[in-house]
Amino acid sequence: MRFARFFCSRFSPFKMAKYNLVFVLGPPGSGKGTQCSKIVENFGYVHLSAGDLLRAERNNPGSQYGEMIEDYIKNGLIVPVEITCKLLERAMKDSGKMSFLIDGFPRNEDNLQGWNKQCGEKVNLHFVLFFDCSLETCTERILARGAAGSGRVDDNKESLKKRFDTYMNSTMPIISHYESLGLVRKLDASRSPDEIFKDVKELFSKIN
Ligand SMILES: Nc1ncnc2c1ncn2[C@@H]1O[C@H](COP(=O)(O)OP(=O)(O)O)[C@@H](O)[C@H]1O
Ligand SMILES: Nc1ccn([C@H]2C[C@H](O)[C@@H](COP(=O)(O)OP(=O)(O)O)O2)c(=O)n1
Ligand SMILES: [Mg+2]
Repeated sequence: MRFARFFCSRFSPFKMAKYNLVFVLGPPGSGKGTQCSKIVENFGYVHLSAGDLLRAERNNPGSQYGEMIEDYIKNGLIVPVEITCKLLERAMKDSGKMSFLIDGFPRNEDNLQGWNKQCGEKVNLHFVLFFDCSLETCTERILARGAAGSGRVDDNKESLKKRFDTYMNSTMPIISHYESLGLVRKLDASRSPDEIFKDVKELFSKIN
């Protein structure tokens, strides 16, 4: 019986299993990556950071998008969704898994529309985890990360100002959109990683 249910949910042409998803948003430096690592350790999700996937694509010598991605990232701008969505979809497929944390996406209206069009039907979005943190605190964290040798072309004052502008003007409206759908779980991300994770844990324990 269990096998039959598994077989039908996986392979039946009539009922395709959907990916389980949590979007993770918050300003640069709010701790998205840090908390995602803890969620992976404790709850077995696959962590897909849109920024990490774009940086890997930029470093791929065979990519036709390398220079373009570098330009967008340095200027704190959001890469067109066709590229990001393709990278996310490929990573989801290649993982062979069904539950994902999608970190740093969707970050603007183009991301949201493109995702809904291309992947909306294939996923079950549990909620949007929103790490709320003042830009002052985020600035301190990002500049410390740059000084400690992150090697990122955008962990500097000039790029960071542009990233914050993009966050305020383009990402906040996406968070408001999900808020109006009752899907946002907002946490105070100015606390220590362990304190934040206590709340994160509670949210993930309630899934399923
Ligand atoms: N709660 C926290 N308190 C202090 N520093 C943090 C916290 N969470 C993350 N950091 C540090 O701040 C920097 C940015 O964290 P990161 O997880 O990469 O954030 P994001 O992915 O949102 O940019 C990293 O150097 C990280 O070690
Ligand atoms: N959906 C996304 C996510 C990131 N990017 C680009 C533009 C962002 O400024 C950079 C870095 O994103 P990343 O999520 O790694 O940065 P933070 O974790 O917020 O510090 O990547 C994008 O174009 N589209
Ligand atoms: Mg990150």
